[in-house]
Amino acid sequence: MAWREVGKKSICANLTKALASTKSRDVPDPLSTPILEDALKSISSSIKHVPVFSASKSSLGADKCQILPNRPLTRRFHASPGLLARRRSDEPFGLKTPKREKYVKRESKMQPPVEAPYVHPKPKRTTKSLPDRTIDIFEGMTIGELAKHTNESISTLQEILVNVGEKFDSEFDTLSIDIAELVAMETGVNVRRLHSNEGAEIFPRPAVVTVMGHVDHGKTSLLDALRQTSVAAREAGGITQHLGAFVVSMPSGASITFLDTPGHAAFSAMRARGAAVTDVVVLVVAADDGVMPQTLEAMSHAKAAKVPIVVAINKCDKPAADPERVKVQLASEGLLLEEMGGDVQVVEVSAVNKTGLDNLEEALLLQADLMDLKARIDGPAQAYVVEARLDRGRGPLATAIVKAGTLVCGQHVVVGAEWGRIRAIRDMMGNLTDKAKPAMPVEIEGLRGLPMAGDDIIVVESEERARMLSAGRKKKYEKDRLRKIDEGRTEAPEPSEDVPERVEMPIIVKADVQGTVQAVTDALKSLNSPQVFVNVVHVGVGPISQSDVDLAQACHACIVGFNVKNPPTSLSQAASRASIKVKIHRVIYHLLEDIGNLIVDKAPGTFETQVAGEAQVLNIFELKGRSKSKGDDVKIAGCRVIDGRVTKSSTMRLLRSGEVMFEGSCVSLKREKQDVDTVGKGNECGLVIGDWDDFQIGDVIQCLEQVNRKPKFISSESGAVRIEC
Ligand SMILES: Nc1nc2c(ncn2[C@@H]2O[C@H](COP(=O)(O)OP(=O)(O)OP(=O)(O)O)[C@@H](O)[C@H]2O)c(=O)[nH]1
Repeated sequence: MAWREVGKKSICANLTKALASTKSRDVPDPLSTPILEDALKSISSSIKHVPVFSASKSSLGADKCQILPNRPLTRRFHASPGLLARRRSDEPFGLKTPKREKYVKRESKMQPPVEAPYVHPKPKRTTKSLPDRTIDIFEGMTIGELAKHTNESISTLQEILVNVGEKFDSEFDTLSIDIAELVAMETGVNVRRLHSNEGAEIFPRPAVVTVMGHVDHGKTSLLDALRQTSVAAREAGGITQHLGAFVVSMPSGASITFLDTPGHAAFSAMRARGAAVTDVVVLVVAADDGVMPQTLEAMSHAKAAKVPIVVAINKCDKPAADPERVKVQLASEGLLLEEMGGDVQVVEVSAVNKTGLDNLEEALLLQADLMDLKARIDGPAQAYVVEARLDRGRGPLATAIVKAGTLVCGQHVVVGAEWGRIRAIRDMMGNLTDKAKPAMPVEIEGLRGLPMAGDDIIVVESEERARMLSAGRKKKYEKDRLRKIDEGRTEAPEPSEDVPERVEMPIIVKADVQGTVQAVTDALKSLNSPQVFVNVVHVGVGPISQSDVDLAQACHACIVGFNVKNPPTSLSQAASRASIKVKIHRVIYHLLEDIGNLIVDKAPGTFETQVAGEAQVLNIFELKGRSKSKGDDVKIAGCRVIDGRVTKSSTMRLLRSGEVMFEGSCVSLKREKQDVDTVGKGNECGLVIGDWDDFQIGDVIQCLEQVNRKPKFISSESGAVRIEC
């Protein structure tokens, strides 16, 4: 039984605790009976109710044991040597009366068989408990409305409300949106906060533009050209690895906020989040390369987020450039280009020669105009985190884009599951400002913890409210996380003879910024395969620390550092002493390849029978009365190895006219009267196999070997990776 199963299923919290403390003392997993015994013994002095542990003498040490629902004890069970005996409150302790014998008999009938393996029950799902259900909440909704949305009774919500310190009079009482969220999360559902602009004045705002496209099609170069900087040259390995945001001001006075999203497949998740705050997507397609897999992926992201596209055909300076071909390709992928009667604008540019940039800006402004982008400026801000990082001196910093309202210095905010009071706001030039208006990318300081890219920022009325909401969200996220791990395990394919048991590969991920942590984690999870379960046990921003090494040691994890410094020598030595693999990379391809190879090594593989060699029977010899077992004559096949090699320890298969006549072990393999282990191609040998003596000239004897076929790490040109079993 795995200790986690005991922990999860534990009918008694004390038992879980006892097991947890035993676990830290290097407990084997699966648990053996003596370890469960120890845990039960250690709690026996402190509780009245203990789980009933069912094991028989015969099953001791066999690991297959069962914990039954707990029952009260007047006296605690006692352990006879090596065996836990069970007692119940109604059972006279220590009496060997007929009643007791009868009782024991009756009870033993009730018990499930001791050898029955422990089966983790699949979690029951009802519509009500569906964890992925999302409901809409809004300021001023009534308790009755919330009950309807959550499918819970008024009395259940009443209980939750009392727990969070809110008054309850009737189901017509209205709730603030924060309290509605807290209560809804307690019932297990996800929430979408609806904000009403009713009564608020709305004003035009700049467009937020995301640049997407296939790897190397020139996204960074294009943005560089637009802002006259040179990020491309600074990127490790030439790949953009995390989100950035900046504003380009046009000579007309208008401005566009650009999100610089990366192009590699590993960052799809970040890109998806980018699209969520984006008004327009610039789809960059290289004029010489044309439409590629990630061009299509970017189109899907934009479509899913209902964001219009402006196409930038880049690298038009190249001799091999063929913008017309690109247009035809895009049209055949369903993009309705303006010049073909649709509404998608296409601009031909060259990031290197800086040509066509004015047209691109004009196209973007026109698109923004068509969309009539407006936002409420007054009132509390709604914003999204584009990127988050930890600064030594300033603490957690979040790059954010305000969607509506105004973010003001000093406000209390909840950001994803974190909270804080905004201490400072900086614009993209690094200048301090006291407020941020819609479409303005800013960096905020003052959060207590590091949020995640894509998190929403909401303004709340007080520190107390911020703390409460943050705690509620953390609790909900943790529940969801554990449920997902649980589902991952239950959904793992059942081991069978052909498919080996799935092994686990625990990994700790550390990276420079939150967005990258998520991207690397998602990319690593894409390496999950039926043979190896990639379990990201811990993630964090910042350098690899002693506590990462300690955790890795405790759960036999390997540590992956992305864009972080090499750990100090003392830490590397500690990791290597504990046989912990530490992999530091700055380029995602290299990281995935490295971990992919580790996974391949760790995979149990599947055993396959392979023909290692073939020999043809040229002659048949008979040795009189030489068979040890039967005292009969022995038939020897005089053969020539015609392919590969024949090995004595292997299984032999005899084929006649292509039909299998016999399969068995090799009894003797001789070459020029000498016993040998192997005979190679072109050589002659004498073979005796199993009980077979009916050789015929022309028979073919195959030498069969069991080979362990490991999965393969596959990486496609687009950067997508997988493990193929
Ligand atoms: N000739 C030519 N080369 C270009 C142009 N734009 C980009 N390149 C080159 O194409 C290569 C890739 O450019 P990047 O800007 O890094 O491409 P990217 O799409 O941002 O790449 P990822 O971040 O890896 O997705 C670089 O060598 C650029 O110099 C262009 O307009 N003309």
